[in-house]
Amino acid sequence: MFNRGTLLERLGNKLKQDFYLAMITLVGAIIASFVTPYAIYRLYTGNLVVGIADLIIVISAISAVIYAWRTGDTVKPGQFLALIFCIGAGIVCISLGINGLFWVYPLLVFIFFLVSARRAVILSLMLLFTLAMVDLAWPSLIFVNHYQMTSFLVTSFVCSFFAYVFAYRAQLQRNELKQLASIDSLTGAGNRHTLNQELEQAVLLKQKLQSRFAVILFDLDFFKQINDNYGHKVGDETLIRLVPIISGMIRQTDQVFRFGGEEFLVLLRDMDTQNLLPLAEKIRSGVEQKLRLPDGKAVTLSAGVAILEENEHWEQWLHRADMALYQAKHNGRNQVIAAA
Ligand SMILES: Nc1nc2c(ncn2[C@@H]2O[C@H](COP(=O)(O)OP(=O)(O)OP(=O)(O)O)[C@@H](O)[C@H]2O)c(=O)[nH]1
Repeated sequence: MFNRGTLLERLGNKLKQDFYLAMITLVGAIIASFVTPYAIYRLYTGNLVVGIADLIIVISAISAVIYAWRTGDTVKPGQFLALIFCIGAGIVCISLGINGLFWVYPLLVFIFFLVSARRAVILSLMLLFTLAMVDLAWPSLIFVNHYQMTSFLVTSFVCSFFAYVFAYRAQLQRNELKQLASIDSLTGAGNRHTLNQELEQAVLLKQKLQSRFAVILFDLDFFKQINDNYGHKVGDETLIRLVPIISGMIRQTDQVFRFGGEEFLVLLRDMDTQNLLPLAEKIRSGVEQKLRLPDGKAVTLSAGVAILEENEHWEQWLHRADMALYQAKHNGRNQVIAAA
């Protein structure tokens, strides 16, 4: 049966997670609710130019919202909306004069949430410049006098400036939050949440594009003894130093994740069976040579490797790598075993 509660919950979660989708939806809803009555009124009173411009703005806003929800792409609809709004606002101001100018203020704020701050600045300046030029060419078409035009331009710049500062800072904070939510705070490797997403994505890419993926799941040997003998701080430092050593031995397109505790996973793209075991072996011996305890003793690891099979679920893929890792530990540690 159709579950309305779950659907609404899923839509709400999507809006919470995707800032630009939320903004496009909000702007679409505001435009549809507030501009539609004006469009009807203008058409009813015979002001066809403004009525049609309003109608185009409403239809564009609704289409952009639908497109963004259907495709997940928020960049193109954002740019399209910002452009349509600027052109629409220009037409409305030229047709209505002072009465149209009030719409420019909310617009100058909206566009900073639809496109990047740099694009929004360019669009805002283009709109204000066009309005000023039109008024200089046809005096009193938009503004009553030059004093009014200057006041409008100055207040619009102030409005744009604050919208820019706010949007820019919000973007920085969103990036920081995204970073914090996706990495392990101790080692800087990807965290478990990001790992699950990347593994799901890998399975999708395998099904769609036949991409080849592999994992190396490894665990440091006798890590409890390192903590017990050298202290927890040395244990932490060992984990921190491990990640750049691994990253230095893989390609930029490959990723390292902390699976939990002293267990890590390397996700490899375009990897085939012949190259997987030699790479895992290189990582194992590289760590043994480079990762040393304060007294010079080597730290070793055991690893299980697995290539993603056709039609395999990511949990099954991980499970095979885990079984291979278990086997490597069981066989005496400091070795690599390939999954069945
Ligand atoms: N310093 C430090 N220790 C951790 C961290 N996370 C997990 N550990 C410790 O890692 C140790 C893992 O111990 P075990 O699971 O027995 O594994 P092990 O000693 O490496 O033995 P094998 O895996 O069988 O070789 C535990 O003592 C955990 O407390 C961490 O972030 N920092």
